[in-house]
Amino acid sequence: MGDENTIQTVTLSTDRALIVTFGNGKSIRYEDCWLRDHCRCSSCYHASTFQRAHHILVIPDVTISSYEFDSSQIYVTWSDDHKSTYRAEFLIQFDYKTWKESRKLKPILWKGASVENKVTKIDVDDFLTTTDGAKRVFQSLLDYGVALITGVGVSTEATEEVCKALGGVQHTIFGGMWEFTTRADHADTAYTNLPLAVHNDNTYFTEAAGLQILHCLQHTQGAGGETLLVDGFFGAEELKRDHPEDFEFLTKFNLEAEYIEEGHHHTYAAPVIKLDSETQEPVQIRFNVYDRAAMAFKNSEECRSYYRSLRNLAKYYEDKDNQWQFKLKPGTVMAMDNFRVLHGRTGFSGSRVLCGSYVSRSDWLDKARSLGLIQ
Ligand SMILES: C[N+](C)(C)CCCC[C@H](N)C(=O)O
Ligand SMILES: O=C(O)CCC(=O)C(=O)O
Ligand SMILES: [Fe+2]
Repeated sequence: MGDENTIQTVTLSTDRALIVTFGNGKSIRYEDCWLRDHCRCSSCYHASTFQRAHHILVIPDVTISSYEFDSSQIYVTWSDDHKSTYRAEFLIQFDYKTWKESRKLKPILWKGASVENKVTKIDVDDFLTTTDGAKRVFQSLLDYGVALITGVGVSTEATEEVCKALGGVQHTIFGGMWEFTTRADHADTAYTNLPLAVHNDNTYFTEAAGLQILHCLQHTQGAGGETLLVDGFFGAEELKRDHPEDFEFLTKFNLEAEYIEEGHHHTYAAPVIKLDSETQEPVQIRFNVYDRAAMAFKNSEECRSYYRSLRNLAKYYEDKDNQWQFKLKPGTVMAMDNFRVLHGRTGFSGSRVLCGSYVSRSDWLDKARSLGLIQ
């Protein structure tokens, strides 16, 4: 195999495209409109801001007058006399299959407590001060949707440092950094000692939180309050295999969720399982049995499908074999992907105080991308 970053041959097709063969034997076609739009000369592209310089209506619909190439670049002269240079390393990235594949996230599905030995568990100093530590945390979030950071100071301030490093504190009606216990600071059962079956948060927001970060600051004079986690994508895959019609329903039906308290009323309707429109892979799970709004249905079939499919999916999520159950201890901060992993807790007695925050998905993926873990 030759070097993919060298150009072997270039031909101009009769229908306005350059066909480029690279050193590795791959032939890729570039339309002239694409080439002109991707001209990286200083008048077409602001290299310092990484932005295009021209409005799409200003980019002329011109043809290639002539071209030359050497092993590393192609030089094009356009019919309006503009000149463009394209580097082999730049062009090769736009082989459609490779490009598409590079944009895909590749979650590693898991089931039950076995994931405990796989998720990153790392000391807070390693996470905050080393690139390798940061990479390990974000890789774990990408792979399994969970990461644990240990040795954190048992305070909201120390937790905030971790939340910032995970992408930044996202403000919602619950606050930025929140602390919660059994005091009813919000009209929500999280603020009680009741058990909470596994769920995703913020099903009622147009943009659900990307990460949820939890730190148990205290649990004294009582029992219970164990954390439950389950891989939402795994459950969706199981449903697809065993009940394809239910899977299909939950990927199409817009389930309405709501959050109501004095001065607030959020609702949002969307599928429980959101699929990537091209790959048909799950990209977001929106499962919360408690925050479902009362709804009207088109007909009896839709109504019955709703109950049947939600119950079938819930069976996977409630199956103890699929859940990872553990006790969060003061000093350990848990971060989880709220688009994927469902969380819950067992009921408890005693005095239990947690703090944490949300982080928007855009912000944590930004960190992961800046570390070179995703494209
Ligand atoms: C996390 N924090 C304690 C702030 C609030 C929890 C909100 C819980 C809500 N039922 C939901 O599932 O979205
Ligand atoms: O109390 C817990 O461990 C989690 C509660 C919960 O679901 C939440 O805060 O979103
Ligand atoms: Fe929650």
